[in-house]
Amino acid sequence: MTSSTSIDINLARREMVILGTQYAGEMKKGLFGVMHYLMPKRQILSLHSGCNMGKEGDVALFFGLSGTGKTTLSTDHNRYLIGDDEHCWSDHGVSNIEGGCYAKCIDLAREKEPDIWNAIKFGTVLENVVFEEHTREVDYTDKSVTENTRAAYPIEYIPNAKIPCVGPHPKNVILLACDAFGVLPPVSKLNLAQTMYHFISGYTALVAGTEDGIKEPTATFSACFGAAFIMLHPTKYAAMLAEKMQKHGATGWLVNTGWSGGSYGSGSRIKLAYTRKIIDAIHSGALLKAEYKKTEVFGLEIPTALEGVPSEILDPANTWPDKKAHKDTLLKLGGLFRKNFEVFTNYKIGSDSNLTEEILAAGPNF
Ligand SMILES: Nc1ncnc2c1ncn2[C@@H]1O[C@H](COP(=O)(O)OP(=O)(O)O)[C@@H](O)[C@H]1O
Ligand SMILES: C=C(OP(=O)(O)O)C(=O)O
Repeated sequence: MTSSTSIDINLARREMVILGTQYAGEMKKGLFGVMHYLMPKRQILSLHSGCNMGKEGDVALFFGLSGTGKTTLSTDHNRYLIGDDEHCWSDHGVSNIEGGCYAKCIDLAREKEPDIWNAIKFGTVLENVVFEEHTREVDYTDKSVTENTRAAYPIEYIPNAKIPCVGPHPKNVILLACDAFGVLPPVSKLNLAQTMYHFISGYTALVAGTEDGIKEPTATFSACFGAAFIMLHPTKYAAMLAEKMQKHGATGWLVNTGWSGGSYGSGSRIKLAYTRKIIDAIHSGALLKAEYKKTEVFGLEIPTALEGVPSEILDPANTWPDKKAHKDTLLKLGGLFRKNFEVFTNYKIGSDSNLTEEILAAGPNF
C-alpha cells in the first residue's frame, strides 16, 4: 500500500468500501468506475466529461482531468447544462449519470461564476470550506482545510439545466488540457486520429503547489482522461469513441486552458474570458469555417484569427519572448508524449487497422 486511503470495489456483490477518506468525490468517482465496467458491456460509452446543449440542440462534450475546466466551461449561461462530469453515450444520445454538480469553490466569485455562486443555497452541501460560525458566512478564499473545497448541488439549481439530463448525439468533442508548459495552442481542430491520440494520452500538467514535491510543471498522462476510473484497456473506450464520432459526424478539438506566453512561473494562465470565446466559436460553428495553419512538432491545426481573442496568442510560438526556450519546451513535451504512448504502440484500435496506423502517426513528429 502506498497510501492510507483505499477504495475497494466488488463488482459481483455490487459493493464499494471507502477507507481513510471522507471526501465526497470518492463516492461519486468510485461509482463512476463501476459505470466504466457496466456500461461498455451494454455497448454504452461512459465518459469523464462535462456536457451541455445549445438552443439548436447541438451537444458538446468536455473531456479533461480535474481542474481543466469541465465544470466551468459546461456551465454556460447561453446553453443548457446536461452535467458537469460523468456521462454516457448510447445509441440514443447522451445522458448524465449524476443529476447534480460537484464544483470547486476555492476563490469562487459572484462576478466570475454567477451560476455556480447562485447554486449555493439551502440544499447544497459545502465541503471543506471555512465559515464564520454565527453568521454562517463562507470565506471562499480560505485554504486552511484544503484547496479542494467543493459545492455539491442538484442540477436543477443551475437555471438553464436540461431536465431530464439527456441530449442528442454530440456535435463537438472538446478535449481540455491545462498545459503548464505553455506550448499547446489555446485551440486546435483535430482529425479523428488526432482526437484518439490525445484521448488515449489524456495529458494535463500539475503545477508547483498542487501536490507534494512538484517544483516545476509536471506532465501527467491519464488514459481516456480518467485512468483512475477505467476498467477495460484504454483502447476499448477509444475505439467506441471513434466509432461514435465517425457515425455521428462529431468534430474533435483540443483546448489548452493552461499557460500562454511561457511556462508556469513566467507566462500566465489563458484568460477564462478568451477560453469562453473559443468555446463559443466551437459551439456556433464559426471556428469550423476559420482559416487554419499547422504547428510544428504536434502537427496541430490552429486558427489564424478568432473573434474576441487576440490573434497573436493563437500560436504559442508568437507569445514566448524567448524563441529558443519555446522550441526546447515544445520538444520536451513532445518527448514526454512519445514516451507515454510507447505502451500503446502494440494495440490495435477498432476493427480497422488503418485507424491504428493513423493514430500512431498523429502524435508529435520531430
Ligand atoms: N482559461 C481557463 N479555462 C478554464 N478554467 C479556468 C481558466 N482559467 C482559470 N480557470 C479556473 O480553473 C478551474 C477549473 O476547474 P473546474 O472547472 O472545476 O475543472 P474540472 O471540472 O475539469 O475539474 C476553475 O477554478 C476556473 O475558474
Ligand atoms: C471529484 C473530482 O473530479 P473533478 O475535480 O473533475 O470535479 C476529483 O477529481 O476529485
